Amino acid sequence: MIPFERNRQQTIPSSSLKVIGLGGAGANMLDRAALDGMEGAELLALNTDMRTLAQSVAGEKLQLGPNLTKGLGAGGDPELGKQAVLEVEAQVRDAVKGRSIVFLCVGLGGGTGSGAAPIVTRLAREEGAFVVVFATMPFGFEGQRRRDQAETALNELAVLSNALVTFDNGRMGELVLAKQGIHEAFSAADRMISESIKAVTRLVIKPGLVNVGLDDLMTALKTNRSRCLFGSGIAKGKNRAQTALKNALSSPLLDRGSLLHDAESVLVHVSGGSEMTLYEVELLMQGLTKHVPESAHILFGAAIDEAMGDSLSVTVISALPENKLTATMPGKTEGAADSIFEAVEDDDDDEEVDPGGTFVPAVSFKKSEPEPEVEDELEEEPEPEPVPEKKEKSAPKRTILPPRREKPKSKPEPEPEPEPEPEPEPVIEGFEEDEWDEEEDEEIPARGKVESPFLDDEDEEEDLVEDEDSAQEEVALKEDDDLEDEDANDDEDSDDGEVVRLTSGADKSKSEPKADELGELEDDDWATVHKPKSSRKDETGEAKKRPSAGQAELELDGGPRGRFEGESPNLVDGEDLDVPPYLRKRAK
Ligand SMILES: Nc1nc2c(ncn2[C@@H]2O[C@H](COP(=O)(O)OP(=O)(O)OP(=O)(O)O)[C@@H](O)[C@H]2O)c(=O)[nH]1
Repeated sequence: MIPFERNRQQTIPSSSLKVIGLGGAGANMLDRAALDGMEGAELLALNTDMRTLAQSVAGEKLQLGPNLTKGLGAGGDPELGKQAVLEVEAQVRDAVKGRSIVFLCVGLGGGTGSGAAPIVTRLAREEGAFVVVFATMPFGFEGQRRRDQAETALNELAVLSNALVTFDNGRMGELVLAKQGIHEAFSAADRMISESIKAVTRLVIKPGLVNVGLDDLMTALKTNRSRCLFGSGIAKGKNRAQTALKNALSSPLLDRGSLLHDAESVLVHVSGGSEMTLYEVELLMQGLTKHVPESAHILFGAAIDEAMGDSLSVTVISALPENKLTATMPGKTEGAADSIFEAVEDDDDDEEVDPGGTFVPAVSFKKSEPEPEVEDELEEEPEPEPVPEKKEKSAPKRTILPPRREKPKSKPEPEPEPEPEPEPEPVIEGFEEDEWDEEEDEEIPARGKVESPFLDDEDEEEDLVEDEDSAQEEVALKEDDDLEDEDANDDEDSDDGEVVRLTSGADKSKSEPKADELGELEDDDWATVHKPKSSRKDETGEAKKRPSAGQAELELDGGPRGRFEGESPNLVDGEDLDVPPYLRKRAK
């Protein structure tokens, strides 16, 4: 049995906790914590940038440097950030007055956060609060200037704060979201920070069987210029205690437990429903002690939380001086998290609820050293990532298919054309026959070039053009049919079956009569034939006789207007078009 110190300290009422988001990054972290259900704590956003401030979900907002920056940010200048907070020093003091604990979330490297964080920390401390700072360090690509500004602020915070929890954005992006964008990296960082804030809040606020006090927290986190080691895991099932610890140690911030080998003090908090047993806690602690030196000071807390149901969570917090972080021995890490369960048979009933605490330490691993197995652990996480596959799968749905070439059944075929070669249906990989109908609903350009992956060769494209032409021809035929219907009533000659179809114009090679077929028809004759339907009627509304193939044998005997003699003249620009052109020309 491992002897644990029983700490009789009272926990802090939630009303005395204030979480502050400072600057742009701080506001995002705060929003994340609020959206994740940060219970019981007051949320305060501090920023020079009014636009960002207005968007924050925090219940309380305070503009820094209203006269100095006039609602704009500090432009990356920490001195401006510092002066901006001093301008509203009294309000900041008021906001933190009477709070036992203040969590300050800030992204270091910019102007507002780097300049104002040390001042806010000092003011909160002077007002009697215990201040835990959650700070991010900038990405490498943000440049040396930002890195230097962040380092300067970090050094000040290490002295001024009660506890400092540092996250390295660069490391986080590298390990967690190497393939994703900066926004995703930031939001992942915010999620992690939000998780750690919640875990620490759980530690110090929830009343427990064995309480953890602020001084425990400070002991666990405070060393001169140190980085936080943090891991949190939750599990359900038969071996939930071991699984929860395994999840917590899988946190990159703990480097699979290896970073605990040099820890001087470690804070462990276990939380579960009323079913949590002492045996489970003991097993868990036995596992943990394999990773900490015998001389380490273990601070233990446990709480029954009915809201946990049948889940059990464990939070491990420690701190390591920076000089020890770089000297980490990866050899020690291999299988470290797994080894603690050697004696415990894994059970399929175990359900990993939420690995939690996937925090990335500000640890500079030596390049020559193999990466610790953090990535393996991450691979085990049930993050469904194969997004591209999904896209590929759905791609055929977006394919525009050529329209079906069905001719309207009700329309008679205009002219018997030679039977076209039966065209094979396009074969589409991964596309079922019955999907055609669905696809037909998609918008398909009726005219113009059809960009279809299935029209690779010229023949097929020609086919399509032909289809278009035949569609146009059909329209023309319909017009002619209509005209014929009209003509049928008042023109006995209309059924002579010799009407030359000239209105299509779409496929002249097929439907235009050749010159020798038309005999002496000249331009003006074409004009007559092409006249719109409406103009084919004279003023009395009588339909004009339509030219027929017989025009090639037009009888001119009996008068200058031939067979049109005695009919109403068909006048265009003063010329009677029913008079043969050569006669009209002669008359001129
Ligand atoms: N985790 C996290 N880090 C961020 C985010 N946005 C920015 N950062 C980091 O935080 C640093 C400071 O950025 P901001 O907080 O926007 O800057 P600021 O403190 O408001 O300062 P000014 O913009 O100069 O007024 C950046 O250099 C980034 O490394 C974010 O949304 N999440």
